[in-house]
Amino acid sequence: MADKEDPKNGKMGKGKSKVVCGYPLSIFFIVVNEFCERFSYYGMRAVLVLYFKYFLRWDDDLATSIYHTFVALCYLTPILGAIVADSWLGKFKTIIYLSIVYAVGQVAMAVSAIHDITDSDRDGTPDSMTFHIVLSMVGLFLIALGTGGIKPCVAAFGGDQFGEHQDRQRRTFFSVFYLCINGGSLLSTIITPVLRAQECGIYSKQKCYSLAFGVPAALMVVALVVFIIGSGMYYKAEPQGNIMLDVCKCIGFAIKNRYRHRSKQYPKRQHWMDWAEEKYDKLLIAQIKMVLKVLFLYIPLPMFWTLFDQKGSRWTLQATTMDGNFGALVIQPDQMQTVNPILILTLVPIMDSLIYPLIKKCGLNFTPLKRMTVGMLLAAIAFVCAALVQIQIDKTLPTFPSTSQSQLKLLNMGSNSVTVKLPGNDALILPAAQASNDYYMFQAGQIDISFGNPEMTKPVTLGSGQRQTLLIPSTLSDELQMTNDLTSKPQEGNNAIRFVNGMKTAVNVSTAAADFGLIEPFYYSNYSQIKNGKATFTLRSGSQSCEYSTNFGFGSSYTFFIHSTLVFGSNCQDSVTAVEDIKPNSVHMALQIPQYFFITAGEVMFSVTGLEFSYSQAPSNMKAVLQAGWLFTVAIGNFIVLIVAELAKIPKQWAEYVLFASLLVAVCVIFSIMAYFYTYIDPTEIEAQFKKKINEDDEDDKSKPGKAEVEMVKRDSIKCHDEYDKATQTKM
Ligand SMILES: N[C@@H](Cc1ccccc1)C(=O)N[C@@H](Cc1ccccc1)C(=O)O
Repeated sequence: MADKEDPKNGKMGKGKSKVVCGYPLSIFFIVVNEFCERFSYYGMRAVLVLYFKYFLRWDDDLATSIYHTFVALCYLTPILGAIVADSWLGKFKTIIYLSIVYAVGQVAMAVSAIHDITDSDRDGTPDSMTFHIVLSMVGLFLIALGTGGIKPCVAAFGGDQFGEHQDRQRRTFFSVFYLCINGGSLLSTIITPVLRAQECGIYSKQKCYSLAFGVPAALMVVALVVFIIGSGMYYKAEPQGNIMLDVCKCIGFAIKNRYRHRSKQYPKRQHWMDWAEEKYDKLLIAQIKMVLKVLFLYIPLPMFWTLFDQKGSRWTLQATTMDGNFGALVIQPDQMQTVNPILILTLVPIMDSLIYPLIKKCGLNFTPLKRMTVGMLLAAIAFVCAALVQIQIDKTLPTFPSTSQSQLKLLNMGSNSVTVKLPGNDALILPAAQASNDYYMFQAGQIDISFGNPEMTKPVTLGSGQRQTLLIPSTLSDELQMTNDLTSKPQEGNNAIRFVNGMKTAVNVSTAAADFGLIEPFYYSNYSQIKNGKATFTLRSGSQSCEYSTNFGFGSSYTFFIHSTLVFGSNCQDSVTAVEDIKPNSVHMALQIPQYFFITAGEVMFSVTGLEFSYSQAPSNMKAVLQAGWLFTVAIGNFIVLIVAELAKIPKQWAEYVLFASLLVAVCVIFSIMAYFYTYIDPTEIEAQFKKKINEDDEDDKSKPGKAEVEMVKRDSIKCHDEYDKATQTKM
């Protein structure tokens, strides 16, 4: 293995790769592979829930739980991939085989989304949904196995390409690796939703999920091909037997042996793992100590991911209650997530070329563990920002009735004004075709309402916890109609729209996005969800029609009242009154940018550093295992989100954000104490010293057969500890 620059062939690092600007060329294939793989993964994920909902026709609950199960599985399978790589196939072969599994999974997803396959009656809907469900579940399982399995291997394999004296280049590699992840994910999260929106099909045209899954599948094949092209240049570390089994047996033996020798008559050993010395190789024991030390340090880390992963859920929900109009650009709530990869692409180079060198120039030793601690604090600040934004949003939200209350709005459907008296309120004059400005609050139950001249009184029952609109007919002696209105903001930043027909004839109302159906005279339609922007409604009665256009923001609810005076064939713009039931969102989505900035700055300091730290502190035969340990912290973090959200049940969202921020600060304090006592190691140096010693011992054994073994074990043990200690000098 050539480890230093070879002047004859200009090679540096461990592989057979040429060196470009001090970096092995093989790295190029690895980062391109990562770019394509992450494009494939995030692209497929971006449309997955919609596929479940609109193609497989699952309800929201099933769609989201299968989605989260899939994501959790993707972070659990790295353990499998790492064990296979470090114990059996080696990283190179594991990446190749699991990438094939992954690509097959992506192709299965693309095929499962072709509706024509089972659409024998050609009506545009699959006839055998079971076929599509089974194929897509098999596809998702293979993808989870593939993406999770290769994840710890690719990062560690990249790290392997660098020689002992290329620490700086290896650190830069992990930054570039992270940039590629985010470049790929950014592009795909923008592109695949556009592909999905296309219409495609053989017999009938439908939303093109097969294309939205097909392009990620193609990118995964490209990732595999690129990786294979680089094959001749890689340094491929050989797996060293079933290392995980050896590790487990060795730990088991140490515990048993310690227990057997628990009495005071046996001298103490420096480390509990030293109780395995009677049976196991000292090198293996030293390697296990290295891994255990790092894994112990990982214990508090899931809390970071608990906060980090909420930007995809809670923060997106927060964005649905905000205004995404950026002038020429209108941002949908879920698109706000792309701020993260965009910021990564700018912050990683800034940190690496400006901030870190500047900190170094100031004489500060900004070690990896210090960076990770600062990263955690930044994530906590991000959540404080999220809480402040939430407080602003809460101020603009309507007050909905509690379970014992009821709210009532009045809408005069007649062409004359009407005087209405509500209990506890002054008489109100409602002009023709107008609604009261706001809802009146009552205790739920029955109230008497008086209106008209001569005055007539009618009893009205108000449902508990409900918002209702009383439709006052043009002929006051006619029956009163009550509608049930929304008692929460419409979902996903959409606008909830309905029509009330004040005409004597039935009217059909539709837009490109929704059909309100035929609305009977003096009656109302159901709510339909309309996206922000301009919407044009076509009002039709028999062969006659007219159009009504209006602009929508985000998260509003309107009742459109069609006047009795409307004349079809003419402009109906003035014959429809828009009654605002829920105001559009008014807090701008730009206010989320600070929280995205802090969480992303935290991610750069925590995640990029952690990736490199996990590599540099792992013994040579357990690099992938420690990467998998790192990814396992992500999986645990995801579970904590579910547990805390379920247990805490905090009614105020801003308070939940503050709780998460405080928990992270507390965990951060614990982590910094643990980090203070952590001593950085150079695994390569330790391993080299052990190997040298084992060779020397072999020589000794040959010359002095039959010497007192126990004495030697003791002596070796002390010597090895000294060597281990020498190589572990740097503190946090
Ligand atoms: N910043 C994320 C990528 C991302 C892209 C689009 C929306 C949100 C996030 C990133 O770099 N992810 C890395 C590292 C990671 C982070 C969290 C959990 C596991 C791994 C990745 O490898 O995907």
